This record gives sequence, structure tokens and C-alpha cells, in this order.
Amino acid sequence: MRTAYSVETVRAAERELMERLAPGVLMQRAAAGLAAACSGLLGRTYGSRVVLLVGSGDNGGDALHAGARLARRGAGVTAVLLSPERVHEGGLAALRAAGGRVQAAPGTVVEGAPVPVEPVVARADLVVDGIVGIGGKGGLRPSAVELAELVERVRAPVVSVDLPSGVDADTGEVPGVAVRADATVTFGAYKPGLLLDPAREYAGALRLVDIGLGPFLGDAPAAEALQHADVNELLPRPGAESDKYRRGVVGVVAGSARYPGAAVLTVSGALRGGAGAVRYVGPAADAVIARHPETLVSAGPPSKAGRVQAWSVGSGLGEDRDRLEDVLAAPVPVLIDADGLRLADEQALRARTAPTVLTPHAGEAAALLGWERSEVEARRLAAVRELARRTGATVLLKGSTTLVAGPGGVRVNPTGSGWLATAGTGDVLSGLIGSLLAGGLEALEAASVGAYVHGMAGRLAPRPAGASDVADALTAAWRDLLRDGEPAAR
Ligand SMILES: NC(=O)C1=CN([C@@H]2O[C@H](COP(=O)(O)OP(=O)(O)OC[C@H]3O[C@@H](n4cnc5c(N)ncnc54)[C@H](O)[C@@H]3O)[C@@H](O)[C@H]2O)[C@@H](O)CC1
Ligand SMILES: [K+]
Repeated sequence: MRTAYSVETVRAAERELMERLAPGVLMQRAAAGLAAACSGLLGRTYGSRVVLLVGSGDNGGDALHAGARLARRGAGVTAVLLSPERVHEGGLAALRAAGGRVQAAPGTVVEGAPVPVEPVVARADLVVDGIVGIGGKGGLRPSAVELAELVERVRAPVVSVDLPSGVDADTGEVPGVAVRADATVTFGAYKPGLLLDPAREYAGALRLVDIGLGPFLGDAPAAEALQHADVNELLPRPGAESDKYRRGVVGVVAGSARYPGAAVLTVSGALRGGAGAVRYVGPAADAVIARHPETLVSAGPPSKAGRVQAWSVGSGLGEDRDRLEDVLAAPVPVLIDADGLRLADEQALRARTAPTVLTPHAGEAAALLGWERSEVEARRLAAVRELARRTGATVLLKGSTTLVAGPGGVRVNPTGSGWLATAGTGDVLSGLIGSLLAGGLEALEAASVGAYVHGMAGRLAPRPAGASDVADALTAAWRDLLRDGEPAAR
């Protein structure tokens, strides 16, 4: 699990830890990890040219101390200071003592005549972005923007210190110009912005340096991203005593005379979610049976359809409010997607006692919240949290980085793929998550495991993929995920 903590939590943990350490130790730990990562990217440190972009706070201090370490190993290190009158003194002294050069950012003078910075940056083998870290507020200031823009033109790899300068550490919002890094070396804990769009794209490959904060971070992470091993552990595995009811029966209420395909796709996702049986209730039974003969089908109200341990309702439902309301009255977990999100009323959602999962895309979330769609897209974390708060449900907000928020926390899905942005893949996802709910996973786990497996299927499906290909590729995704954890065949 990649676990991200808010700036406030990280700051508090740093204070606690610093009280127990000699002065400067924490920054040295950070700088050592940063220097090691830089050496790794350079391949050969001796004789390489490293440029440090140094802001006025401790983020710049990290860069200077790491630069001093690289200079001692034979790198030619130049620090470009954003504001020479405000710079981390200890870091600057360390760099000078190690033989590093110091230069001023455009428009300022450090010592002697001003030297143009651009050619120095252009010749670098590695650029280290220490302009601003978790102390950054709002978009970069104009002088910092100028420095960040220099980075846009360099061909050398760029390493951001703690965070790409210009992104919001807590929300992942990018209010203006920000540094686009090839790698980000972050200290103590991931920050939510490193996992969230749009900032995630600026961060490149992530590396976490342990500086000893762990014991002081508490147990309230701001966001978590599942990794392969977590999903492997959570996926249901039938045991020797399993029967279809123990594995779970998932009910699907989806599709209509107009959209029979939505029923087929939702069922195809549900069949690949590990449940013991899929029960379809609605007007597209013939289409469903033609494609998936193993489905149990019935007409009439869902509440009369026989045993169901979780429902997936809404994809292609049209205006069938009666079936939706019947499902919402059931005392079992319910996933609501697409038309179901449009038809469900907030009162009915809040009245539910069993878990509810909502799976809107940005447009549907905007309609539910009464926000502009563009606002949801720019503030995805705020949007998903607010919707979860208002509805009391677990909310999965679809996107290139799908987010899940609910009473159990916030999850960020790391397996997203642009190939999933095609008609019908949401139907597959709604069936898949319904199936995981029927199998007994809690709402947050079912939604985030579903998003993870679905994302993997999007990557494994033949390209360009249609939703049916993605549904088919779910099998391969499961195989990859279970490989390490399946007991050996006897
Ligand atoms: N506090 C600690 O114990 C540790 C901190 N570390 C580093 O310290 C960083 C935090 O240091 P600081 O609190 O000094 O904060 P930063 O260095 O992140 O930023 C603060 C500085 O940036 C300026 N600034 C703020 N907003 C700006 C903007 N929008 N545009 C341009 N400049 C802006 C401020 O005037 C201030 O001088 C972390 O990100 C990390 O890199 C690490 O050394 C690990 C230990
Ligand atoms: K930075």
C-alpha cells in the first residue's frame, strides 16, 4: 500500500521526530536519500554536471546538501539560487565546502557579475528541483515560475525534491506553472498530491526515502493507493467448502429494451468478480442469456428474484425508477451506476442501512453535487470526499486516476489506463464491483479492488479495446494477480 499523509500530519510528525534527534540530522537523512537517487539516475556521478534549482526554504536546503554529497563524489555542481538573500545557510556552506558553484537565478546577483543561467541548465546532466516543497502556498511566484520554465526546455532528467514545485501537496491541484519531473524523491511519507491527478503526472517515478517518520504519522492517512500485493490478499479465493451462496450471488439490474448491451456488459463484469452466481433481473434477459448462458434470469421486481447478496444497478437502466427503488430497499450492499445515479434520490440513499457504492464519472458527479464539471475535474479529491459526505455512500469517481472515498478512507487507483475511456467499460466495472461486494468485501475494498483489476484488464486487453475485450481481459488480470498467492496445485 502506498500511504499518503497530509502536510499537517507530516509536519507534526517531523516536529516530534526532530525533538529526538540532533539538529540537522533529519535533513541529512533526506539529502542522503536524494543524493543516492540522483547518482542512480546519473549512472556515473564523477564528472557529471548537476544543476540545483534552490528556493528559499528547507526544500532548497535538501537540494544543497544533496548537491554537496554529489560534489564530494566528483560531480560538478552548480546551485541556482532563487533568492540569494534567503537561502538555507547550512546547505549553502556545505555545497561551497565541497567545491560547488553558486549562481543567481535570472534577475538576481549572487557575487560578481551576473552569469546567464540558461546555458548552465542546458548543459546539465541532471537538474534537481528544490524550488519549493510542502511549504509552497498557491501557484508559484513569478520569479519561481521563471526558474521552473527553464526546466521545460532541458533534455536532462529532472528530479523533484519532495514534490514537483508548483503542485499542491494535499490536493494534487496544479494552479499554474509547475515542474515536470522524471522522478520525485519524497521524504518520510507520500503526500496525497503525488498520487492524485493532475499533480501525479508531474511527479514521474516516485521514490520514498525513509527518514524515520513512521512511528509519528498516526493512523489517519489522507489517501492510500493499493499495490499488487494488497489486491492479491483481498481477492476472494474459493475454499474447499465453497458453494455458490458462500461465494456470493450478485444481482444485476441493468439494461433496457433500448440498451440491452449494458445488461450484457454488466453481467460480463459480474461473472469475472468471483461471485458464485449472477442473477439478472430486467428486460434484456434474452440478450444476457445468449452471451452468458450461466446467468440466472428473472423478470418482475428484484425483491422477488430469489437470494442475492449484493446488487449492481443502473447501467443502461433508462427510466426504470421502480426497479431501482426496489433494489435500494434491499438490506444488502448496492452499487449504483449511470442512469441509477440520475434517478436515485438523496433521501433514499441516506435511508439505506447496508453499504452503498456510487460510481459516477465527472459529469455525473457534477450533476449530483450541483458543481460545474470543470470544477470536479480540477478538484477531484474535494469532489469525491464531498459526495461521500453528502450521501453517506462510498463513492468511486472515475477518471484516469480513479478515486474512491467513503467512511473507510480515500483510495487512489494506480492502474488507470486511457484505453478504458471507451463506451461500456463502466458497465463492466459496475458488475465487477457488485460481484466483489457479493463475495463479502467491504465497500471501500470492493470499489478499490474492482478499479485496480479493471485497470489492469484495460492494460492487458488487445488494442484498441472495446468494453467486451476489457471484460474478457479481466480473466488475465486475475491470473496475474493471483499468481503469487495461489496455493500450489496438488
Ligand atoms: N521539516 C523537516 O524536518 C524536513 C523538511 N524537509 C524538507 O523541507 C521542505 C519543507 O521546507 P519549508 O517548510 O522550508 O518549505 P519549502 O522549502 O517547501 O518552501 C518554503 C519556502 O518557499 C517559499 N514559497 C512559498 N510558497 C511559494 C510559492 N508559491 N512560490 C515560490 N516560493 C514559495 C517560502 O517563502 C519559503 O521560503 C520539505 O518539502 C522537504 O523538502 C526535509 O529536509 C526532511 C525534513
Ligand atoms: K521541489
